[in-house]
Amino acid sequence: MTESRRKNVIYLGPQGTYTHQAALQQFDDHDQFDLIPAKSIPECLDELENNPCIHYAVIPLENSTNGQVVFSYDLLRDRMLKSLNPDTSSNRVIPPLQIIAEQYVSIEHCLISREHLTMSELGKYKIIRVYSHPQVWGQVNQYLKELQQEYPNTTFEKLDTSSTSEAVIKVMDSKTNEHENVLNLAIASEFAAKLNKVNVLQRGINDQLGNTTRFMVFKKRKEQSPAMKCAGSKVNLLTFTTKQDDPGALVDVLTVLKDYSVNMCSINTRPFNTVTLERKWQYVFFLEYYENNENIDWTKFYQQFGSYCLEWCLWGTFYRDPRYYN
Ligand SMILES: O=C(O)C(=O)Cc1ccccc1
Repeated sequence: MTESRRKNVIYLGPQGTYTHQAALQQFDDHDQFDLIPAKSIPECLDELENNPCIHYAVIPLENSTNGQVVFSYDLLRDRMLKSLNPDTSSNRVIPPLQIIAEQYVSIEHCLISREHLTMSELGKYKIIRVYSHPQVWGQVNQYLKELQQEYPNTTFEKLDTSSTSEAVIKVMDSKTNEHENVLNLAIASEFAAKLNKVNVLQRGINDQLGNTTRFMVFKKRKEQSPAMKCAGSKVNLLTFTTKQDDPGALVDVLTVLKDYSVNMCSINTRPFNTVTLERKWQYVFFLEYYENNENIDWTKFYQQFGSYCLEWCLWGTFYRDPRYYN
């Protein structure tokens, strides 16, 4: 493949993150795709939106144990509100980005140290700083509680990093301070530990084994979709706001799904609050539903659906990843 035909995929880096694994699952043809790490989730979508050299972005959306990755939900929320064009007569928002696929990655967290160390040695440290991505804390709550009970004379501190791989790098760069009795540890995947050649103290430390994270793949809306393995059900992800102070406004929107026999698979909300609106406590709804009923007149469906929304935005229609069912 010539250099110019190669495509660049940006993902939440550095290398070794769970998002990196999701990107590798989606873009497994190394002759066609270059994977580029970003420093944060917002940077992934900003770069895709503004940098002509970036063709796709992969970000985490939700976790089967502790739910929404709020940073990602809020990026979609803000883009729906930001791209609202007051000059258009339509209440449909068409953002410059589009979702084209989903990926599921099993999450198996490990406790990681820079040097070789065993669990029984943890008790000799006065302070143990544990670094990880904020999404991780809700997945290892019980584990960290038990660790604290096992080593009552050690204080465990949780410190946020922009990703799990960033936590590993933090631990690699920081010297264990024997003098002050401080030890730095990371929680990340075995993939991240191996890549950075650091020590895995303990594997499978999630409170719930079988934990999975769902990742979304974006492209620029104006670009063509890549050829993809397609099979099974199609899913839509749509965001909308309802009319305020209108009893039954949400019911009206959802009744359109019932009327058209559209099967909903998830509904979420995030608050929004813009300076131009005098009112706080407003919500954007995130709705997902299947598109397997061939008899539905989707044009009519969206006409009716949109008529009950204040604003709405269809982010994409994509195939359900088979890993969803595992
Ligand atoms: O930090 C990472 O490795 C990510 O990709 C984000 C994340 C964090 C925790 C679980 C799943 C994804």
